[in-house]
Amino acid sequence: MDSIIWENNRLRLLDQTKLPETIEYIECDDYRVVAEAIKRLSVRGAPAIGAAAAYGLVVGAQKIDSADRKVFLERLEAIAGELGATRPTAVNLRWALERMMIRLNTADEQSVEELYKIMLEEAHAIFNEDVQSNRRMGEFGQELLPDGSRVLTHCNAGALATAGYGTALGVIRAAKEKGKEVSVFADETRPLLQGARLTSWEMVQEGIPVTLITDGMAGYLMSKKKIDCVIVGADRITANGDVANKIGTYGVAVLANCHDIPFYVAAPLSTIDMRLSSGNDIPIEERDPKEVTHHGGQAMAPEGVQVWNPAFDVTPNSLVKAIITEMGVVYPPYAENLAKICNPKKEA
Ligand SMILES: CSC[C@H]1O[C@H](OP(=O)(O)O)[C@H](O)[C@@H]1O
Repeated sequence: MDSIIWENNRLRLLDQTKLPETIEYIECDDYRVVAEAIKRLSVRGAPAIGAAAAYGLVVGAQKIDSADRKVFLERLEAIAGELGATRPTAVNLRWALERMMIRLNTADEQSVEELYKIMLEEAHAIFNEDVQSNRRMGEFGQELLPDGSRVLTHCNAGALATAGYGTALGVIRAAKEKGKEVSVFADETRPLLQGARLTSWEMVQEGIPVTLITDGMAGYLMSKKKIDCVIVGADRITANGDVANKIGTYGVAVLANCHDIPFYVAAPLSTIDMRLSSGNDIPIEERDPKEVTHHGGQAMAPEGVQVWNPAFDVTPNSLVKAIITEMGVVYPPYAENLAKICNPKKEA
């Protein structure tokens, strides 16, 4: 099931808020529809929102009524700003939009028609490179999974969170493709239940054994020696290897380390932010309190209760055994080893 479809010069986004019950695509005939889809998590997952925003910029370009290069680029900068402001934590959003605008601003082509073609090519490249990265990441990551591995995941870092194949779930898929028996334990992941609704759905669709647990069960499961490793995705990894990911990830990392269970992070280079030296600097999105107090429109807490609803938390690098990327598995010291893969020329 594709989260993002570009066909007939139009963008369609799978509305993930309706999964698993309903498969419905949003027709994005305006970049504002894309912005709203990112905000409301109709499209979600760091790489997926980056790719969606890149195509959203192309959709925005379709409605710019000017043949003047300068005006065209100025309007696109404004649209990129609106798309980039939709969610603050996943660095892929900034990365994708910056890549699109740099490609345009450095293009020799002058006509708006030629610039539009370049934009679409770049958006396709971002999309296709993400799928290829996830497959390479899967190849490297599956080497960490012996046959019979029982893997705990948190949130959804699958095909739905990317342009395809997935990051953490891509490692699971790659292990299965190698003929390994791998089973998944999926944290439901309150409050929006990406694990229950999306990870479980992806695994059931592909016949990969998956057991759904509530977030509070992870520690007990580990104490029963039912988990061999944890693999999660990421929304932003800083230069020192600190990891921002869905709220609850930090707790899982602490529990894994307490039980001497390897805690792995799978993420493409587009999720690594070398501009930030540590996780303390990562902007953490806070979302609508109703996501915590209500479910399916039904109140689960009294009117007037105080709510804190950060969408992400930060796992310190000391709890991360390795970071699985499309360039290989990266081990500590992360500051040194992430720099080697992110700035290879500088390191040479
Ligand atoms: C492969 S990135 C997936 C990453 O994004 C999710 O956040 P959200 O559902 O709010 O977009 C979560 O942190 C996943 O690990």
